Amino acid sequence: MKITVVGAGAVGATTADNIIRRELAEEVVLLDIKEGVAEGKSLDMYQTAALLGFNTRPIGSTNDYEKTKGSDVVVITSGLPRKPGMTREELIGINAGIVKSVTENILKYSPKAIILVVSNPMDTMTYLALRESGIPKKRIIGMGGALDSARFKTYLALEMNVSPNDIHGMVIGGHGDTTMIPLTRLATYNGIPVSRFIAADKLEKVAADTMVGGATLTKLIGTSAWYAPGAASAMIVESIVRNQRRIVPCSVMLNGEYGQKDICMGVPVVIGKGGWEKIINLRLSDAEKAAFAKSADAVRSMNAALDA
Ligand SMILES: NC(=O)c1ccc[n+]([C@@H]2O[C@H](COP(=O)([O-])OP(=O)(O)OC[C@H]3O[C@@H](n4cnc5c(N)ncnc54)[C@H](O)[C@@H]3O)[C@@H](O)[C@H]2O)c1
Ligand SMILES: O=C(O)C[C@H](O)C(=O)O
Repeated sequence: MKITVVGAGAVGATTADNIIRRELAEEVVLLDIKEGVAEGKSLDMYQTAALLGFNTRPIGSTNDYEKTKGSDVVVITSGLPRKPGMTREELIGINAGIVKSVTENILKYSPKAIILVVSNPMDTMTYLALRESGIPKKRIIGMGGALDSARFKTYLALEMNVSPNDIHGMVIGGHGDTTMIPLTRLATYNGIPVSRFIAADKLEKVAADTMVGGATLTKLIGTSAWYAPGAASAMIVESIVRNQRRIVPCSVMLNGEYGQKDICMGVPVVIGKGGWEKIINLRLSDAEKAAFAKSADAVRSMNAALDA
């Protein structure tokens, strides 16, 4: 098994680090355009092997795609992160060009790879990667809902003063400050609806905090987050390479599911060795359906900006 992570910045390096520590592949290639950075970070990571006991070999590359040849899974994190006060959508101009060229280069050397898109605005970048590559849709997955759901569970756990590991919940829709949909109605504390433990106004605040989870961190840090994004990306990679068939909300191409077509958006999917294997069709309430349709309108207008 060989995995490539494109972009050796905050998210790419953290993703690679999580993948390596979990020994998800024999080789992990980290590639960046900045001279020496991927090589340096890979060597730094490899020097933790003698301390942590893993056997995966990280390999750095300054824009040499030959080194990525034969990758089974590729994670694309290359691109600008937002600064405080910006939306993810404002990154489209520069990141679209980066994601397009990276996807082309990757597929030249790894035509069978499953691609996980992380760069923002993620739903549109996933759509772009799929449209430009023309590879089977099940091999292109956008990472957003896994992270948003982790934030949702964390805020629920903090509100309830319980372990996040006992909370189950999902965020679907677009990966945007106003487009994501935390499914409060379906969230549980080990199977018990969280509404039994949290008052309605508090639950609404948890949902609102989840939606601006990325913006909150960007304001605090000065750039966007990487620990949870890296862990979320590695979790999806693990479900692919170990064929765990976990249900994870991911941005995938919809063809009538959830009432939408020709759009990549976050819905629960089964993730296994073929990529996303099937979409789980949740029975949404009327309000949730309306929120999903509104979210789709926003994502669709962002996709239209690709051709503007
Ligand atoms: N989907 C999500 O949930 C999620 C979460 C966090 C961050 N992100 C996004 O991920 C992206 C990366 O964030 P970051 O914090 O790691 O940024 P960063 O600036 O730390 O790293 C980005 C890296 O990409 C590299 N890069 C730029 N163009 C490249 C190219 N053509 N080929 C190879 N490498 C190239 C840069 O040199 C840099 O090292 C941003 O777009 C950010 O918004 C998405
Ligand atoms: O918030 C961002 O811009 C980065 C990422 O999408 C996140 O949710 O952390």
